[in-house]
Amino acid sequence: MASSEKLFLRALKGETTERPPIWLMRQAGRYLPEYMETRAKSKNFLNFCYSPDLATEVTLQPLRRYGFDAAILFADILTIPDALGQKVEFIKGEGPKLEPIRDMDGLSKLSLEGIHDHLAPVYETVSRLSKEIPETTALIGFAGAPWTNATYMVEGQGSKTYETIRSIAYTDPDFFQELINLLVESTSEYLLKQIEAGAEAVQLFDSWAGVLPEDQFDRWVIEPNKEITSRIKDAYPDMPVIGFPRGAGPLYKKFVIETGVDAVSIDQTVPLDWAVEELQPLCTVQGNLDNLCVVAGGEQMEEQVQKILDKMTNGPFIFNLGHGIVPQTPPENVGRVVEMVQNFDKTAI
Ligand SMILES: Cc1c2[nH]c(c1CCC(=O)O)Cc1[nH]c(c(CCC(=O)O)c1C)Cc1[nH]c(c(CCC(=O)O)c1C)Cc1[nH]c(c(C)c1CCC(=O)O)C2
Repeated sequence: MASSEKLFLRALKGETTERPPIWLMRQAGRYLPEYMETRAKSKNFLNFCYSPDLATEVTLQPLRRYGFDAAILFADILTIPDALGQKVEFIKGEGPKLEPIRDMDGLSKLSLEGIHDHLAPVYETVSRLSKEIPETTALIGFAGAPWTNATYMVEGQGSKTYETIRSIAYTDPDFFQELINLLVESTSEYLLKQIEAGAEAVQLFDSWAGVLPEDQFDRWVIEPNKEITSRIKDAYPDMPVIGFPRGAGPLYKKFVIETGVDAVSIDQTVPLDWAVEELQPLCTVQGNLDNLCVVAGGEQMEEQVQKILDKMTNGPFIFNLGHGIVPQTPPENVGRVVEMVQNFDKTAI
């Protein structure tokens, strides 16, 4: 079957499909016992990401269990700071810890040289997956968008308020622009290599886009996403790019218009009627079931899934969550969501 016939890719190209394709952010992960078993084989999370055998296996696990319409490469957004030479660690129960970079001196220690040697195991995983996934399943490559990666690089860890990075973006914009430029360069190259290895679409995760006022959003979210999208399109004009400026609110629309992405992933706070009117005429929409509703399950969850299906399927749409699956999610609830979406018949409404 030609890859252009895969349901997920048809939806990304702007087709209103007979039912929406479905995949879920963080579909591989700690809510699955088989993931925990494979994960136990490597102490260090980044080494786990750099082991093509293990990364391929955990990418395939949710496909075997649920038959998702797309697979997402198993890796992490922080492979980029790691490849650039920043010290990155994942501490159990605490999340990522990095040696913060807050000035030109810190930035001078990072380098693009050798990033592809460092990231070669990720490209190897993509290449194996492109041979191993089912014929009807599409393969998604991904990277963190520059602003979101910069939040970890500057703060040194996850944050609730992002006060350090937001201050530095005002007090030392020259340094901050240099850091973003380095991330635009490395992220574009990283995604181009994933595409060369067999990725059929790419998603840029800008998980912390929602903390910025409009002018800063333009400069640190829209501009970098736009530049990366255009570099991908220069090399591969038909390659679909999915943007995810999580929490962008009304700025989602400007993001879509200015970056030129083919699809936008919306978080759970975006009203469906607004997405239908303002976003779907511009591009494919992906989202936006509340991840915590899948933890709860039952009737409430089914009502939400049905509502999304009823409202969003008159235009190009990909079913997903508003943010990644959390570890406490019962796997059977995910199964129910997939079943409802895959059995949905638009003509039966
Ligand atoms: C911000 C961000 C990160 N990583 C990612 C983002 C953007 C999306 C989002 O906002 O959730 C993206 C990501 N991380 C992971 C994937 C793999 C593919 C998939 O979605 O299945 C993807 C696409 C695996 C992972 N990345 C991580 C895990 C858990 C690590 C483990 O197994 O111990 C997985 C499966 C670790 C990680 N990685 C990151 C954090 C903050 C953490 C710790 C918190 C946590 O543990 O959930 C950074």
